[in-house]
Amino acid sequence: MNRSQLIAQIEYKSSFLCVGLDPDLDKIPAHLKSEPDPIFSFCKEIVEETADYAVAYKPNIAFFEALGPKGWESLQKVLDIIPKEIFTIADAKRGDIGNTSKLYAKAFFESMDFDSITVAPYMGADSVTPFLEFENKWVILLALTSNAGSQDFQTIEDGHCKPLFHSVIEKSQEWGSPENMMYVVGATRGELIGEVRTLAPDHFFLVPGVGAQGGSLAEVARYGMNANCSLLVNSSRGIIYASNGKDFAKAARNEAKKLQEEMSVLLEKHRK
Ligand SMILES: O=C(O)c1cc(=O)[nH]c(=O)n1[C@@H]1O[C@H](COP(=O)(O)O)[C@@H](O)[C@H]1O
Repeated sequence: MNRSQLIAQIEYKSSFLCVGLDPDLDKIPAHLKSEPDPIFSFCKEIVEETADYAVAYKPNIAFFEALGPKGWESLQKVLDIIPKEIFTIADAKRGDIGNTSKLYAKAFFESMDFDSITVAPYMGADSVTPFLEFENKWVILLALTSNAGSQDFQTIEDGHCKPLFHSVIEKSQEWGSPENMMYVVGATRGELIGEVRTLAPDHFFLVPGVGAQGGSLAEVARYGMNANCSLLVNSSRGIIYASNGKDFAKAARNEAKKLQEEMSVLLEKHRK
């Protein structure tokens, strides 16, 4: 999917919601556990009930690969039932020496047809650029993450006397453009989101951390939204585990709808 198609979806749905698919066998409703493929059955119902409100789905690969070959099969089946106009993110956090990154890219962009993949910047240009060689596919580079450990490296000053995340954002703009690269910016980072927006005025941000991690959607919009919105705000547990009963998919729908309604108001406010 290209950038203008993604922007058009955001406008059409008045939403910048990404639903995170983090299906944990220990957390899914008991009645699904006797199904032949419980993880797929769970995700299928979640996708069917939330697709009206979502512009992106982000399957977190860990939750699938933890189940071995069967988990990879479930992942492919989930990818197949996501409507084509909805952006897909393989949350795999890959990145390695060039020839290895190239094969990671083939795995997620060719063997599986994801629109994008999360990539770690630590190994530098030759670990990231192989992912950028695929038409209409995206790298989502970890810049300023939502977790407490982000302060161990990302916010300390590097050899250029600025926080490391600044250098990641500045340097990586030599590799990709707003047409094929986004940044991960945690919803829990408050006004630092504004610093990232100054450094990358046109790039999309994938913003995880609302819901279970306590980030504020209004704050994300205040600091991160630009004229095209350029935000994909993810919630995983807050949506998919809204209920662990037979009504789980309807409960997920309600949570997605609530977020979309809030997003619609924020988009409208930003237009004025
Ligand atoms: O790359 C990510 O998606 C990611 C980056 C980050 O900084 N923080 C973060 O929580 N994530 C992912 O976003 C999702 C957040 O899940 P919830 O906290 O349940 O909404 C998980 O799949 C995380 O792996």
